[in-house]
Amino acid sequence: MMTSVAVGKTKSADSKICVLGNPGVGKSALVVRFLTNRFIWEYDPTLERVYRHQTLLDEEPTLMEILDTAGYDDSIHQEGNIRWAEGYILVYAINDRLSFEAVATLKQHLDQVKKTSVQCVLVGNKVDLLHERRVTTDEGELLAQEMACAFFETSASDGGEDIPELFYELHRDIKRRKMAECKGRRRSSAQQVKHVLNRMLNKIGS
Ligand SMILES: Nc1nc2c(ncn2[C@@H]2O[C@H](COP(=O)(O)OP(=O)(O)OP(=O)(O)O)[C@@H](O)[C@H]2O)c(=O)[nH]1
Repeated sequence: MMTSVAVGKTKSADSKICVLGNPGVGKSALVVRFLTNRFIWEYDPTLERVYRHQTLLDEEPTLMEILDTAGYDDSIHQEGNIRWAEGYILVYAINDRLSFEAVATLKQHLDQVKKTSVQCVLVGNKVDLLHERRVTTDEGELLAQEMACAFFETSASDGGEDIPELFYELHRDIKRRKMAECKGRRRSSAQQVKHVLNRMLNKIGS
């Protein structure tokens, strides 16, 4: 079963994903392609939406929330989006050098706001416009290595068969980190209990 709807809150999401990048790189087109498997030529690019996407992934019922950010620059508002999310899809267009150069700065900003090295996936969109290419595949791969994340080149307009995988890859990373953090918290609270018990036993013994 696979459904996607504009947000209406019930169960909390297993992952919260924010799609970021310069204006016009194809953020909305990627989200629309992922949710509907269609390329939509006409939609309001200024609209900002959270979508809830329910699917069976790795044999588990999965609920993802995806925030498609608008292209306007409103840093306070954008910071709220950054804090909300648990992982990021960082998009540039392969025919737009500036959008590629913006990604590294964006990643640094995300790390600063979240006070950790955030989980992300790097996406070079618009590979159908090969004749206009301004960023090589090697450059994309190198940046992804530096950011320690997965890298995809794709086209939201032209098939985009790998688009679901880039969302799912990030979802799996988010889930893995959450489980590791949860285990860490459990271990440290178990250690605290052990510590208190030891102190009590020592007091009783003395
Ligand atoms: N050729 C081509 N055009 C694309 C592709 N993806 C998006 N576009 C076009 O690029 C333009 C911008 O796409 P959007 O999806 O609105 O980009 P965005 O990043 O959401 O833009 P903002 O909301 O302004 O930040 C539109 O005209 C799309 O039709 C693609 O893969 N290939």
